[in-house]
Amino acid sequence: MRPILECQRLTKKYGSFFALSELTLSLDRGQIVGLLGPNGSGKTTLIKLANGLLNPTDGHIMINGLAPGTESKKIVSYLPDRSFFSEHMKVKEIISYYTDFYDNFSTDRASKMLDTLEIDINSRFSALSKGTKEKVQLVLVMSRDADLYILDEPIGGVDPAARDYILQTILTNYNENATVLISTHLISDIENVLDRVIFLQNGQLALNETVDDIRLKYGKSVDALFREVFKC
Ligand SMILES: Nc1ncnc2c1ncn2[C@@H]1O[C@H](COP(=O)(O)OP(=O)(O)OP(=O)(O)O)[C@@H](O)[C@H]1O
Repeated sequence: MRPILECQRLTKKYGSFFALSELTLSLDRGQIVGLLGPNGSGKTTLIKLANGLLNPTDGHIMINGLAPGTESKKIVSYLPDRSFFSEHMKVKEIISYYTDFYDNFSTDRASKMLDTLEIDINSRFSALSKGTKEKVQLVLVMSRDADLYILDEPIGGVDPAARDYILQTILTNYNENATVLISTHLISDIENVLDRVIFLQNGQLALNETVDDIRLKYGKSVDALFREVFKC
């Protein structure tokens, strides 16, 4: 089976600055991958390239063998790093919008998760707290039956008690052939659900290993290894 995401010498420049530099990477199906790196290392740039929001300066990025575009958007469910709903909409209106827009959206799954999180679907999005807005967005993104979920900082504003539920939600709501790519700084919260981690540093690949191999090879948690590699 071809990789769900592939980058070949992927380069993105902003002016003369290299945000990504000749990144070569391939993600197989059926795993949860942590995209980790210090501030400014290129994580969001990579995610935006994967979603066709930016174009490469050089090199290639492919989703299921195709350049990001209309076809890839059908199989990629993307949680951006900032809120993307119109603030005046009610949660239930956003759900119907998703139901109409995406063939692979499960209204039932979204409603059940929102119910468990005790989020009132009659609330206006603007009236929700930052953390609750994040929960709503994540629920909607995870309620699509996608091949690739790309989550940019999904739990930053969510309280620690809800994080575990959110992580369980991620784990239990994707099918085993799908891949989840999660960018986060909350490594210790998330590392137990990760199969693999990618470290980016100055727009380049610093590490690409399974979590099991990291623990075996370095005798450390991912969080401890990250702190060692990126010590200021
Ligand atoms: N539109 C832009 N114009 C110029 N430089 C940019 C632009 N967007 C990002 N950059 C720069 O590219 C580099 C990579 O940014 P990016 O947002 O991809 O990093 P990141 O790893 O997601 O960071 P963080 O962890 O802080 O979210 C940074 O140095 C950033 O300042």
